[in-house]
Amino acid sequence: MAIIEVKDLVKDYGNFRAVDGVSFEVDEGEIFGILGPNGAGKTTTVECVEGLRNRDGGSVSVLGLDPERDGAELRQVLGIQLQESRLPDRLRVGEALDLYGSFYRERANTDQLLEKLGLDAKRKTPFGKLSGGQQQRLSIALALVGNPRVAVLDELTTGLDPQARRDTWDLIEEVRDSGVTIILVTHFMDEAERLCDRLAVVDSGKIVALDTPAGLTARVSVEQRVRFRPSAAFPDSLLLDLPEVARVERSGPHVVVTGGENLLQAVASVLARNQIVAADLRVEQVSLDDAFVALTGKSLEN
Ligand SMILES: Nc1ncnc2c1ncn2[C@@H]1O[C@H](COP(=O)(O)OP(=O)(O)OP(=O)(O)O)[C@@H](O)[C@H]1O
Repeated sequence: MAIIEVKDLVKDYGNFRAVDGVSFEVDEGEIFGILGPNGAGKTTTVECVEGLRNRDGGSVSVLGLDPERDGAELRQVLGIQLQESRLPDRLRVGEALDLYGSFYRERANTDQLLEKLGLDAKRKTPFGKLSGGQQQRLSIALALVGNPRVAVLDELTTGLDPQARRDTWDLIEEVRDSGVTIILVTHFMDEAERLCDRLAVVDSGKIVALDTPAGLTARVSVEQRVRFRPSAAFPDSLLLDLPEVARVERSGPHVVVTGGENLLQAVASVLARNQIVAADLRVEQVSLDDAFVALTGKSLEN
């Protein structure tokens, strides 16, 4: 059942339209991702959902509440992790949690929360003395301190090292499993692929695709790629003559062959017939990254 409904959302900054007719629904218990390059309108969209910005058009409903009309009620059930949230440098971790907790009728168990986020030894540490990663984890704790039914996490793992990112992903899955519905704003493909049940790909204020990560990947042509290191030289035409092969590229000692269905069998048999051994043979899958480029014409890495 959808507990968040966004319909034809429009937001202008002066005469610049940052969000241009965005519609989506989020089901209860889902991790819903909003993925897109910088400036796509992701943060503006979720700020309208949170009631932090007034929209210029369309409608938004979160648990039956309108963020503009029912802001006070909504804040009781919504947890928000702000992008680059700053706290006063001298505010201690424990004090920050108590302060934010005081805004809510219901509160999470702060000891458990700090332990899960690896901050239990930092309870007395002032915000200004925390590392970037610890500050980031505190911002997640603050989003969860009110036992929210819906949490909006913006750039969840920016600035975290690889291990801390994986720990954070595990934590978010636990939070989802405890019944919290999550909107995750990200420009990290691996994060979206790992965590999100469904994803809206946003570009220039519009949703260009909305699907599961696997569904998005499957939309991109059924292209396959085979990469290997040949034991002997051979001309490209040997492979290009095969109907299954579309392209042959050389990358150092490696040959990368792109083509359609049954590519691997076709390449392997022609190489075998010519007594060429294919070392380090790998079949590369189309990734969410490829799907994103196909959908938006842009790479998220830029
Ligand atoms: N307060 C503002 N006044 C004017 N323009 C703004 C304002 N906030 C955002 N914008 C512009 O609106 C567009 C969308 O910004 P938004 O922050 O929603 O994008 P985003 O997808 O979240 O990007 P990022 O990943 O960089 O945060 C951008 O072009 C941005 O420059």
